[in-house]
Amino acid sequence: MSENRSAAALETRWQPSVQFDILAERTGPVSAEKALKSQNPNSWSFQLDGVLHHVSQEEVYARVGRRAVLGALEGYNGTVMCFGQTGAGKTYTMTGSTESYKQRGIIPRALQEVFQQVEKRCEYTFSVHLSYLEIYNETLVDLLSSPRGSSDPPARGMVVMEEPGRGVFIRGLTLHPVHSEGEALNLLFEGEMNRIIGAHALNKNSSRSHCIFTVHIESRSRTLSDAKYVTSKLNLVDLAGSERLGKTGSAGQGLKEAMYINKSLSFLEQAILALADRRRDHVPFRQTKLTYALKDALGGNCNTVLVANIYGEAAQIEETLSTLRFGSRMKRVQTHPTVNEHIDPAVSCQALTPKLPNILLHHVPQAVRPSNVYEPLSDAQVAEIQSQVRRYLNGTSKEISVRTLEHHSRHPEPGHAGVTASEQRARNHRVNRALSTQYLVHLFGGPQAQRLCCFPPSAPPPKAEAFEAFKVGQGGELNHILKENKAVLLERHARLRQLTEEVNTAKRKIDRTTAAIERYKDKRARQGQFVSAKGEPVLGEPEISLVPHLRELKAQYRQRYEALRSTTAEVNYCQHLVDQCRVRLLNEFESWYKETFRVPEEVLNVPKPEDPVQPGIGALHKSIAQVSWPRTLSKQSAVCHYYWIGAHPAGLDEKKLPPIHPVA
Ligand SMILES: Nc1ncnc2c1ncn2[C@@H]1O[C@H](COP(=O)(O)OP(=O)(O)OP(=O)(O)O)[C@@H](O)[C@H]1O
Repeated sequence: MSENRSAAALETRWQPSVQFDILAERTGPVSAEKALKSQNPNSWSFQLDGVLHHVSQEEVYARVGRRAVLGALEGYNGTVMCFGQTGAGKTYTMTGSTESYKQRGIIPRALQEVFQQVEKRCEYTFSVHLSYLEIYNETLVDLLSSPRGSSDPPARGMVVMEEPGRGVFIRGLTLHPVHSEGEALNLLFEGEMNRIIGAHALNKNSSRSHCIFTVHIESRSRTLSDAKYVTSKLNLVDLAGSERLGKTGSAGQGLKEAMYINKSLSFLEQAILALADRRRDHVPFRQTKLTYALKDALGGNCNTVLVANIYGEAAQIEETLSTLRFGSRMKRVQTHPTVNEHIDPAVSCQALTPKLPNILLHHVPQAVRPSNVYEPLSDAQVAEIQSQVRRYLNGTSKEISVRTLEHHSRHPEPGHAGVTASEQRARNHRVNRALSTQYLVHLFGGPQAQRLCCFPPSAPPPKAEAFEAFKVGQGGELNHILKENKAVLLERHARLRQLTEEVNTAKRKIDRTTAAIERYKDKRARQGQFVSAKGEPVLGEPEISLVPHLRELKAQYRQRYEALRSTTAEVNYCQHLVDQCRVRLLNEFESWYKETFRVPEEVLNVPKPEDPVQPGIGALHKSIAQVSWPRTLSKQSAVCHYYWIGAHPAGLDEKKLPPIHPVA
């Protein structure tokens, strides 16, 4: 972590506390914050479970995320939640930086761990689904479903619900099946991209919303053919900035956003206060979508970790204290993690069918069945018996009795919500969005390096050419970083090819050596040579040297394969950074273009004949042109470095490029 930001981790259950002291040196006038008027107004103490200061992202994950992830694989619900003022590093902690693979955050690391564990735990079958929910101004947005980049309103009909045995869930939120880390990362990136694009389409600031990325896990034993299976949800939550209204100085849309955020976070705080107070029997979870959606995470059967992101700067002391106060309240809340175990009714009935006659013999009173002769059962009897068997199996009934034969309809034990019928639609959207990104690259990546001075000063230059100028002027640093990072990506690609080659070579050697050993064994067996007392062929001289060689080859293969896997993940991740950068660079350019040339919207939206707009992309061009990049974000982007992988136009002489004269 950087010097001036810390993440104070608070877990509701797991660790003994440590003391976190703040010593603040006031530089300016003392503010009106009442709580600061304690005995020593420059010193405050908070009980926390740990302080993450000057630590790598890897350590943050190890200390904050790993246990929740491993717990989720065992069937415990888990939640890791980042809370704190804007810019304190919540997104950095949760998703990571766009700069490098090393600085990836908790979510990508959690996905990596989940799939590594799934591969290791071969005695279980796992099914993993992902969902990505955004709560913006009390509206639920499915970041993996509704098409972004369009001005369409967000998908409606999603609602937070609760069912006994299933807990809280979002009806209408799409769950996407994933089978590998790569697939999972692609969905994460897609969701992030939608968050950014959606932010512009709705003219909102993407950091002014709450985001809940959820990994839904179901596991069943391969070895035991019983009907039990476990499910869990791992929520990775990036909350909106917690600073107070007065401080943000917001107006208009910003004020509305701030009011919604304030409302949801203050209800979050109220819910936490109520939970921590044993005398309160009502907790106001349903007051806002956020508290309702997080109900299980806050007071239910969940392993919950709160990361309080703070600035270690005196100037931010008020917000820091308020964040830490929230954290210490949260620490008082007790959750009761339990494994979410279910019985699969289909499997239990299937497994029991052959045993049913015996169960009936043992449990059905004679009065009901006077003889041991089995007559065909009526449909009602079959339904009743099945229902009783289920109850017997899941422990809610100790006896199986068929005295009462009323039909009890019973819903199957809830596990994962299945993937909805809109999965295919969502897939199509994904494809469309991927194509849109490609189009954007075409739109601005062509060889249009003409001079801007050939346009009359009163008319804005064509965008394509302005973009080239932007890349060597204001966006020059990004271009430079691009070149460096492109080189990194190319180098990783080359390494990937080399590793693939090595893995394949190792595999071929293993196959050849195994075949040679088999040939020797067969030969000896046919000749009846070297047969042990038990009749098994004994190894001869050539095999004795080949067997350790084979072992060595297998070790080499495993080692190369591991390297291949992690390089593949790295390449995928870098590719994502590139894609994300494409969109951000365009957004920054749009903002710069608007500010530099101050073009009226009507003019801006009229495509110029010179613009290399391709058939079919007019609509996209327009929606991007209307985007206005929020000022707070452009500040952020000054800190971030992004990648741009489009080809630099050949022959562009950067030094000779004329300056751009803003239109008054
Ligand atoms: N520990 C850190 N080390 C290095 N850079 C950091 C760290 N924390 C945050 N940053 C950088 O600071 C900037 C703001 O961080 P980030 O976007 O994560 O804040 P945030 O709390 O999510 O803000 P918001 O509430 O507006 O979403 C980003 O550019 C991020 O990369």
